[in-house]
Amino acid sequence: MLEFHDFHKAYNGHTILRLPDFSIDSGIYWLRGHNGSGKSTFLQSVAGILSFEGDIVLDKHLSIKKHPAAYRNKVNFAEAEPVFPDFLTGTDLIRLFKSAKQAPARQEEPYVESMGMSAYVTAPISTYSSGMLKKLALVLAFLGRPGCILLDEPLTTLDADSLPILFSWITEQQQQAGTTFLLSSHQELENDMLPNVREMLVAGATLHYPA
Ligand SMILES: Nc1ncnc2c1ncn2[C@@H]1O[C@H](COP(=O)(O)OP(=O)(O)OP(=O)(O)O)[C@@H](O)[C@H]1O
Repeated sequence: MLEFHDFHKAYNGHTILRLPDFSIDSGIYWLRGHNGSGKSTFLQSVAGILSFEGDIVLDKHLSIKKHPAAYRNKVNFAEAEPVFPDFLTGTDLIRLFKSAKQAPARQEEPYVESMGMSAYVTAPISTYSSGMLKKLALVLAFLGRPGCILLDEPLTTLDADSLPILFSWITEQQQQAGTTFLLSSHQELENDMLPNVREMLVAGATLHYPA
């Protein structure tokens, strides 16, 4: 569960999002909104990458402002267009993230295998296509024991065969660990691909649950 208290994000004095008192129950949320409505700004704020006024509290006890390290340990984020040092390999980054997130041993293996990454994950990132890079960013977002996973435009550059695999990861993680997912996308979601997903609209500088 995520709670927002007097949340306000502005750029150069221009309000992008204002959430005086808002909460998101555990579940899977599909964030929709026009270009420039504030979806990425919202996700980056929740991830702790952008500064903002107010507070965000995860699972009733972890405040991003009062417990920044513990909060970030529980909130994982995959950016829309991931950028990683290109001299590192996927395996290097997985090792780094596992260490930072205190991930269980071999946690990445089913993800790497199911997404067909085994043949290239040991190669330098400079050799990856955009879809291969996207898959790596998604694997990294599942490492550790996250209470919340934020995926900005997770579907872009993924091939059609990879979508059901990603959706099965999301469904299993939500059911087994109760992890909350916030996904942003321009694409229409076919309901049967991701059961129990709820839509959320970013519009008018705030969030809405559609009626
Ligand atoms: N670093 C920045 N400085 C100033 N304004 C910014 C900055 N980043 C984003 N904005 C503005 O904030 C608003 C929200 O941008 P944001 O990227 O969050 O939208 P979005 O909903 O993710 O858009 P898209 O669907 O096009 O990816 C836009 O008006 C944008 O111009």
